[in-house]
Amino acid sequence: MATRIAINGAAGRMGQRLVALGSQDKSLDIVACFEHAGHAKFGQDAGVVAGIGELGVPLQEETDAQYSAIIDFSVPAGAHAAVERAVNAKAALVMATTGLEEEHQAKIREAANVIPVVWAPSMSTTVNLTMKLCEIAAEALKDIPGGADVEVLERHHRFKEDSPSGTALRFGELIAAKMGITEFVHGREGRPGARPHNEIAYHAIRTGDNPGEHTIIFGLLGETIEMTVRASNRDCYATGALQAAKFAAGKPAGLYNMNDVLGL
Ligand SMILES: NC(=O)c1ccc[n+]([C@@H]2O[C@H](COP(=O)([O-])OP(=O)(O)OC[C@H]3O[C@@H](n4cnc5c(N)ncnc54)[C@H](O)[C@@H]3O)[C@@H](O)[C@H]2O)c1
Ligand SMILES: O=C(O)C1=N[C@H](C(=O)O)CCC1
Repeated sequence: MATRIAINGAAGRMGQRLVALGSQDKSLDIVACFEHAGHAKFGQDAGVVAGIGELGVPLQEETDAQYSAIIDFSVPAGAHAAVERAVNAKAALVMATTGLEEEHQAKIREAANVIPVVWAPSMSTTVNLTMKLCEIAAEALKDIPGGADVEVLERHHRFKEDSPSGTALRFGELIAAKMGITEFVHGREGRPGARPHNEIAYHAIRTGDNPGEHTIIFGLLGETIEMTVRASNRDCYATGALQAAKFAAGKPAGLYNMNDVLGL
């Protein structure tokens, strides 16, 4: 039987790709498409808004439809609403929104006591694989003579509201945990002095319509290793999130990540 899903932020850049790809997947049934009532296309058919023709599901704030998973790609207030919707519906939650404040993050952790939650800053297979590769590099380089300097560069479209990306922050956290790094900086200016090793620096670039690109640099004295992972469109995130919804629907309550979904 098809997994019945709801999409939160359904008229957004990601929401539209979820509607388009989810509607093609025979193992899924999109039964609700939530949007902010102030959105210019609120009330219109979600399929028409996504450019795939009539889906029979309007952009709405409330539904009587039963669903077993809700996928959220929205904004912090929308993510908060998605947590409440998931808990009230006893449905699984796939949380993809980034740039959440600590209070929103605490709500997600609390929800995971009662429903299954997949929470990841990137639903992309190659990004999550690159995180694994960076952990291997960090472990191997943590005690290298002369030290290894870690910098995380990310590029995204001009419309992105949070910075640095949630993915960049996760790369930093994972590497820091392996290397015992405790300091984080965002760009540099003026005369900060020689670079300490106990630091990871983030650099956020915003241009055009870039759907997402991360480069992680491990700079040694005499040699450098860089890992780059790059999306050419948003479908890698949407397919990962749809896979996560299928994975999580009906699972025991708890906090899961994309490694669980992808078996990495
Ligand atoms: N985890 C991942 O793989 C991944 C990938 C891409 C984007 N993202 C994140 O997803 C989020 C959305 O990205 P986007 O590019 O689609 O943004 P977007 O601005 O195009 O879409 C967000 C949508 O949420 C809607 N919204 C606002 N308030 C809402 C509410 N209360 N309830 C329901 N919907 C509401 C907006 O009207 C908009 O349509 C961002 O935080 C982004 O960083 C995560
Ligand atoms: O387009 C965005 O916004 C993206 N946000 C995520 C992040 O902040 O890590 C993932 C990539 C796309």
